[in-house]
Amino acid sequence: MSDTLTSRLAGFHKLSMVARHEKLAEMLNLSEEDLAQLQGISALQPGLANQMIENAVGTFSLPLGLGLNLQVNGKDYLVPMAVEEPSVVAAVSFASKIVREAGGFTAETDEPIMIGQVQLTRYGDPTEATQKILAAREAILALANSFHPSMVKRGGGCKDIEVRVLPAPEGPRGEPLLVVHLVIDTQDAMGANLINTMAEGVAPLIEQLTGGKVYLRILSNLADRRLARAMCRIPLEALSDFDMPGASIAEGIYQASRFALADPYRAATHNKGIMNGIDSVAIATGQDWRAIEAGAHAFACRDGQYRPLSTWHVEGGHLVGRIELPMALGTVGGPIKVHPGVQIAMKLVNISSARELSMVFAAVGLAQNFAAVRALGSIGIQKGHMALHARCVAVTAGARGDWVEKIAELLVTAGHVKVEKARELIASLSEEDFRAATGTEG
Ligand SMILES: CC(C)(COP(=O)([O-])OP(=O)([O-])OC[C@H]1O[C@@H](n2cnc3c(N)ncnc32)[C@H](O)[C@@H]1OP(=O)([O-])[O-])[C@@H](O)C(=O)NCCC(=O)NCCSC(=O)C[C@@](C)(O)CC(=O)[O-]
Ligand SMILES: NC(=O)C1=CN([C@@H]2O[C@H](COP(=O)(O)OP(=O)(O)OC[C@H]3O[C@@H](n4cnc5c(N)ncnc54)[C@H](O)[C@@H]3O)[C@@H](O)[C@H]2O)C=CC1
Repeated sequence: MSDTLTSRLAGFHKLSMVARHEKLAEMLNLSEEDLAQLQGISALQPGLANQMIENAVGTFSLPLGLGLNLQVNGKDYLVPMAVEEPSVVAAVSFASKIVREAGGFTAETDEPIMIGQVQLTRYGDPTEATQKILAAREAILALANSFHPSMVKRGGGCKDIEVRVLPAPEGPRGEPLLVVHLVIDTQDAMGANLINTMAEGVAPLIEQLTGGKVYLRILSNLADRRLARAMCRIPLEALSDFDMPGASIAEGIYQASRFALADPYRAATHNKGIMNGIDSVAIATGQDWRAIEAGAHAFACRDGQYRPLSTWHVEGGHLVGRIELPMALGTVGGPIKVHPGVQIAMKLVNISSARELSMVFAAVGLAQNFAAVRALGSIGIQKGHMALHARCVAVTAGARGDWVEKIAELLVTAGHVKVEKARELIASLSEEDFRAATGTEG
């Protein structure tokens, strides 16, 4: 996708999947192979799966949807989202449509700095041990970087060391914890493997310098030097809906923000909504979403209470939303150049660096959150969500083909999106209709 193409594809969701493919092929100049990948024809093959993980017995698919309308720092993005939950893709597209009309998201991100931890024990006096380690800073940096010379050539690598002395936790042994942090620039890689190699590589030198014993040598998933931030400002009048003025909708969103700030029970759900969007694009683009989740939730607790990752308030006639969270992403490494589905997802999102991808992720998280709190603070989540969930309910009840949409519509009209109701509707069809609905021979 060229940088000037639009992600504003009005009515895309009303097209058939074939028509969506045609639209994408035309817009993005997709090859036959790309289209085959989207259609699942050349999806991850068992042979490759067997090379990716252990004890492979097959592959597992998820729907891939496209989040639309997203504009970040003036550039449009199509957002590939692998997710099983209805309404997530619609919600991101919906929110992004409102935000783009208000000028789009602005976003920024830190340098790709990660931390490798080396745990030192039996070091004697903590101050003396700290001094010995810091005095050997250059030797430790040189040793760490010797394990990844290509990272140094790219401008990355181990940049600094820090020593932390932490109070001993409860227990029989009283020694304070001494942890050496390697501060590593991982460039376009998420970085776990290269950080772990460096951490393991410098451990013998740290033992030699201090006479101590090293135990753990591993990256930290609390990637708080690698934060991504996104922001949006929406004029209040652009929010009016459900026969409510924009100021009332904004008030509901502000109340949602206050609730999440004050109460961890609410903050957990607020952040789950944010991760609906972020995890979906993380899975599609081959990221380690467990690492992203771990980092996000640890960051949410940074002042000792679990807090929301985004906040909303009204300022000068606008609703202002902000999100900030750790974003350890890669455009190389892990499964990124291996999984064929990731290749097509990367083509769709069209970013040129891990940092650019981080800003898209942050904006997707904020968009997802906006759609949820807008509904929650006004008419409630069920109307929009259950209308889209109705198709799953219809399938669960046995409907197939064209009848899925028809049964779903009847469920929404009845205001009763339940499997029993769907079964009742199917049972009320004629036998011929039922065979058509279920694809059975009768
Ligand atoms: C569902 C909507 C978007 C409908 O909202 P609507 O008012 O029917 O949407 P619209 O008809 O005004 O359409 C506006 C745009 O939204 C998109 N859109 C609209 N409909 C579709 C669709 N069917 N498929 C794909 N895209 C759709 C599409 O881009 C469309 O533009 P257009 O193409 O028409 O120019 C709205 O009700 C909504 O955002 N609801 C919130 C849904 C939500 O947040 N779901 C997340 C799952 S719930 C959860 O797990 C998290 C939670 C809630 O617990 C988090 C928390 O508590 O904070
Ligand atoms: N706690 C955690 O989060 C852990 C995660 N992992 C896994 O580690 C994997 C990620 O490790 P990585 O080190 O990122 O992958 P990786 O081991 O594939 O290394 C990335 C490689 O890409 C090369 N490279 C090429 N171009 C680059 C560029 N522009 N910028 C940076 N590197 C470039 C680097 O030299 C490096 O060899 C993920 O699969 C993750 O699941 C592994 C252990 C623990």
